Amino acid sequence: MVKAVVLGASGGIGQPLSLLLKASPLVDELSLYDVVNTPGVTADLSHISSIAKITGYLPADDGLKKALTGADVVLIPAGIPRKPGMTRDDLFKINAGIVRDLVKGIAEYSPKAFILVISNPVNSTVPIAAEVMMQAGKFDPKRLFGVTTLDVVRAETFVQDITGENDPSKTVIPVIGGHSGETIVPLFSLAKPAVEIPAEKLAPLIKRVQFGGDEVVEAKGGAGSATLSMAYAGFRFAEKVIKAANGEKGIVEPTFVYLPGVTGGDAIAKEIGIDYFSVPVELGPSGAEKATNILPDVNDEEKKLLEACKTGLKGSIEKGVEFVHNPPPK
Ligand SMILES: NC(=O)C1=CN([C@@H]2O[C@H](COP(=O)(O)OP(=O)(O)OC[C@H]3O[C@@H](n4cnc5c(N)ncnc54)[C@H](O)[C@@H]3O)[C@@H](O)[C@H]2O)C=CC1
Ligand SMILES: O=C([O-])CC(=O)C(=O)O
Repeated sequence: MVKAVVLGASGGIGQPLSLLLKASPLVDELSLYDVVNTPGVTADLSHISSIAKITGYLPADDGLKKALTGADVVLIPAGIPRKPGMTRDDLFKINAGIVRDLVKGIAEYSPKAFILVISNPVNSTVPIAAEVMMQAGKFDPKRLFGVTTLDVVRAETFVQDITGENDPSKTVIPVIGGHSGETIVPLFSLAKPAVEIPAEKLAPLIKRVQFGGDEVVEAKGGAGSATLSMAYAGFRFAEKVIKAANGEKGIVEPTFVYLPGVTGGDAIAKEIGIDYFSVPVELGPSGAEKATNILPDVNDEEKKLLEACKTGLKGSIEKGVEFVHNPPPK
């Protein structure tokens, strides 16, 4: 029996993500939570003739507690999205507190659940979630994931323009680092099967993956950021977490984790001098079972990308940790 919960379920990501979860045969129970509109979204999805039993809650009457109790997987797309001209870090002021408070609820009502953080800035919200769980004495690093799957999905899609591959999802491209601009490091040299990318096309391709989010923000012209592709990516990652928890072997996916707490991750953290980083992680019944160190395999150009990534990432992580320990006055 798998219970999935979406916090922020009425939003641009929350609704299509909830739809995909409702339709999935892997989900037996689905609980939706948001500060607005959950009754309507829940009523609508409840007419779908899939197996998942659905419930929806608002904050009143212990809604968060009711949504989270018994949860196996909690996805968090709650928070405001970007508008043109904003960086993901501009969302910190509002989203940091939203994620902190929701994770406090998880620590209390479903501390053993897998936590999948989508809310931006992921580079800070994941450290916030970790610190909240640590303060509650409930932190299990294997169960906390920053969802960076959209970067992987974009890399697969954009490289297809060059390779012409029929099914883009057949090419596995590791994307490591963080989830914003230059902290996103796609490793096309390690694609499997190998891809031939003409030299003049490589830099624009890397840039497009790094700034794919901006492409959507600009196109939506003030109406938000990626929602449908993010719902696809979030569902794809959640499905892998659930399948691995059910015992399926050999599932590896990049995700932003607290490296010192994952087998094999400590050595990577020491090598890069950063504790939170997205690397390909083998998933299993206990969550993030093993971090893969692909750093020795990256080429010289990719090493330069990694240096830029580290510089940007460090500050965002520290900002998240600091927010939990010294919250700004209200
Ligand atoms: N990790 C990733 O790759 C991506 C992350 N995102 C991020 O996901 C977040 C959500 O984006 P959208 O769905 O487009 O935004 P949205 O504004 O359409 O939806 C957000 C939802 O969160 C709800 N919410 C706000 N405060 C809440 C609280 N305290 N508890 C529960 N729900 C709450 C709102 O009522 C709203 O329904 C943004 O921070 C965005 O930047 C977006 C795309 C990709
Ligand atoms: O760009 C944004 O703000 C939303 C996001 O994280 C993405 O699309 O990758």
